[in-house]
Amino acid sequence: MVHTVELTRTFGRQTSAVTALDRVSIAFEPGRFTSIMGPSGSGKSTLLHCLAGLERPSLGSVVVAGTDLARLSEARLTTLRRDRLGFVFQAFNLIPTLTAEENITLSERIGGPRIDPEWTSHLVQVLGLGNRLRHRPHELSGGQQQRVAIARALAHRPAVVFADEPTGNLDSHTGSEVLHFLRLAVEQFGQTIVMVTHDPAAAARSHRVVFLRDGRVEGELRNPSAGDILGRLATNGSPA
Ligand SMILES: Nc1ncnc2c1ncn2[C@@H]1O[C@H](COP(=O)(O)OP(=O)(O)OP(=O)(O)O)[C@@H](O)[C@H]1O
Repeated sequence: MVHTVELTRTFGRQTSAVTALDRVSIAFEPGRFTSIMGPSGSGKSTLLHCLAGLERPSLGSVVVAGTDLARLSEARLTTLRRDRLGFVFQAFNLIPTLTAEENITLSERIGGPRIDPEWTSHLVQVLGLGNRLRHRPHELSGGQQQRVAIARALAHRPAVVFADEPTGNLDSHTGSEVLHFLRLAVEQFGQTIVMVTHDPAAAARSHRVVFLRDGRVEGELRNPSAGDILGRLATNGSPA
């Protein structure tokens, strides 16, 4: 579904060059929830941005749903992001002038494929947003806004959802609820999710945790507890 081959991303030139990702080859399994962790500056955001076609590799490749992103023009990349990918951000990133319902169907509104109304009704019901659909983002709590963002990310049945610190702006109870829904999307709808997080409790909700250090994959844990993750971070470097 999503994999990289010798993915390398450098910033700057010559003496001031920084290698944010250093020959990373990794596959993200379909229908699985994977977290990416690692110290500050280890390359997590750069990896997520390369996987999502927001950043171009310097060397190597990123393949999403059978397409090598490096071969796509900017216009085709934008279309692929709209039609095949879903995003959940720390800052929710809802459009403030649109209602929750309009935000959920955003990809269709900006020219993407038709969204199945039965599917969105189901999502709205599962996410408990039924009586919030006519509200604008500023009329919603943080948790409600993130649930709208999750519905928006799932509405067009993307090949993969990328989540960037999705609980970073939420208290632990609300954050836990949001993680519950992400996990549910994987368990019930077979969604593939890749999430960057600093939070061991959040990463423990995923099937697999991949650890980065200095732009390289340093190891991984399968179905770890938060304690396993903390232990790993304590041995190999503090969480950022
Ligand atoms: N646009 C850029 N220009 C120059 N250097 C950059 C740029 N983006 C990232 N870097 C550098 O690449 C390295 C990896 O950064 P990245 O943001 O991917 O790390 P991260 O693990 O996400 O860090 P954090 O947890 O602090 O968000 C860092 O050394 C960073 O300074």
